Amino acid sequence: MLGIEYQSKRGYIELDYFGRTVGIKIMPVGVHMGQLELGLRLPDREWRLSELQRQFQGKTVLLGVDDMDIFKGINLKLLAFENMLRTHPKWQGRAVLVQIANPARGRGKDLEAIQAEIEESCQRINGDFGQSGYSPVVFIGRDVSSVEKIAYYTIAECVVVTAVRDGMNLTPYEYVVCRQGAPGSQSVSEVSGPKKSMLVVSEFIGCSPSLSGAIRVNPWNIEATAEAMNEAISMPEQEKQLRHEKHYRYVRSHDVAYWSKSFIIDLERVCKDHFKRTCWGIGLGFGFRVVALDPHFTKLNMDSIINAYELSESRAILLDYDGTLVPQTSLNKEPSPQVLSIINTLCSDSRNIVFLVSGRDKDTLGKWFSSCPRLGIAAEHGYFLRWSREEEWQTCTQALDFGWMQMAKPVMNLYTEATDGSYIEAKESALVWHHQDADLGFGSSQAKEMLDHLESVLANEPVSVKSGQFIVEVKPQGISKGIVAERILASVKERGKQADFLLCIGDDRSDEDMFENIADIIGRNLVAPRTALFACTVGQKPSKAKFYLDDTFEVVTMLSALADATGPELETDSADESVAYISSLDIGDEQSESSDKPVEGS
Ligand SMILES: O=P(O)(O)OC[C@H]1O[C@H](O[C@H]2O[C@H](CO)[C@@H](O)[C@H](O)[C@H]2O)[C@H](O)[C@@H](O)[C@@H]1O
Repeated sequence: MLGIEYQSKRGYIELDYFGRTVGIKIMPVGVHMGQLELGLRLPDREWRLSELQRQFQGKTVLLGVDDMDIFKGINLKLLAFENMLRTHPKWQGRAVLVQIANPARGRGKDLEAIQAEIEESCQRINGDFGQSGYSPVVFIGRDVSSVEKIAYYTIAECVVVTAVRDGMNLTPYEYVVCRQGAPGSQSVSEVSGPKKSMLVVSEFIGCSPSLSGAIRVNPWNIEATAEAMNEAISMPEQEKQLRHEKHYRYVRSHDVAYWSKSFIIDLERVCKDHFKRTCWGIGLGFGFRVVALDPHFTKLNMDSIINAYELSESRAILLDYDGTLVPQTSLNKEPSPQVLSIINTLCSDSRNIVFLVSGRDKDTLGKWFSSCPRLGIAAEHGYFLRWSREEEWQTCTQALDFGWMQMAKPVMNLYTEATDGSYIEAKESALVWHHQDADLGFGSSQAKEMLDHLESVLANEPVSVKSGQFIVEVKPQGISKGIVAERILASVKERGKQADFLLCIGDDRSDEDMFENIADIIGRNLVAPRTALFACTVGQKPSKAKFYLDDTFEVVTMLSALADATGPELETDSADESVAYISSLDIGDEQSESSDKPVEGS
């Protein structure tokens, strides 16, 4: 839906737009039954009805009620009526088209041209087919009172709507109610016998799908509309009656009161969480957005995190890379010497487990962080994992089938060819389409289109298709930063040292998986009961994280403060031992069962 992630609920669509839930549903509005039935009981309507019955005695009336504007297709209706009289001469002298046209509300050349065409058509049809006492077209171009309109609806055998563009258009509904008459009415001029009504409606009007008994037409097709008019008025009486009953049941039960009640129920459901959020205007110019944030979403306080860090005995620090340790806009993507030094200081404390949790490939991360021997790395969103530089890379799941790559690649190729500056990155477990160097607007609209395309092509494959910072990525299901974060914490727990300090920081969509999975981690016993939990996103935006920092500069400043609060470096041997022990626990169960030696704390 417009490239925004959405969920299809039963019968409607729900999407998350900058923290606000937007519900999308087709909700056709109805008529005000009470008001119409009141009109049907007015004495004025009585005499107007008898007058019209006299005027059109022996005639079959087709009725049009439209505003005079360029979209209502009034002239198309006249042309179709003319065609019907010509191709079905039995209606000459018998069928009358009464066209009520509410005076135009606007002005302009187009409108004048349409009015001239309508006038010409009326004159021609009446000239060609009129006889004494019979004008095939009765054109009423003045304001018509509700009572008079009700009277016309009551005598009409069929209502014809040929708008080429319109909103809901309630004319057919009003007609059906008027043909039914007021319940319990003793009106003398009421149409006697079983109630009937017929509808010829344009497929381009909002009420068309709800009127299953109407004859639907494309109003531009004059011949087909003429045939539909003939079919409508020639139909056996019983069929007209059945169609009318069906329509009346629907129109009566789906009136405006029903619509407003269901609208309010839906509105309340969609907005139920809005009251729990605070709205902020963020950004400038075209980048301005109203963003709804959880009121508990606060800036990460430096003193609090340092304090918690100092008080803790076992710390897990999970760091995203792009957009967290290096700015997304930076041309040089490699980590700065400052970042490498901070990471090494954090890793030097045996109370700390520090992990890079990134979507990047293992070779790039391995090379960039080769000077950080004790850093753990989860590459490709956790598909690959290693606990230290000296460890082997391990894959986190059983062998996967990558046959889907043969399906995804050709789709990505299509968009790459059509989008200058874009390219495909083939990782071992995933395919990524990058558009950072493409035109900003075109690149992102192509990305939205491709996301939909890939989702439908890969609907039956075991993959997830996600967008990120200037990327669209297809990766195996069951591989996510959230899952690997849990695995890391479970391994730490297995050595009998549950983390009591957890910092999890990232900026992107994939990092939200991490925040989501750690939200209830205390309840699931993966960390100590009183763990100081710091889930932090980069940038003030809707997030599952409770904290935010503004940019990578603030992230590095915060990590540097933690590094300053870090205790003295461990003896190399003991640190290596600790890392080696944990790594033996990390993946397979057989390995963890054979480990029984507790790890020395600081
Ligand atoms: O999980 P992260 O550490 O945030 O990594 C996510 C993606 O990083 C890389 O893409 C990013 O850098 C590209 C330039 O080097 C840039 O074009 C793109 O917009 C960034 O998202 C990496 O190439 C992807 O595979 C990772 O998924």
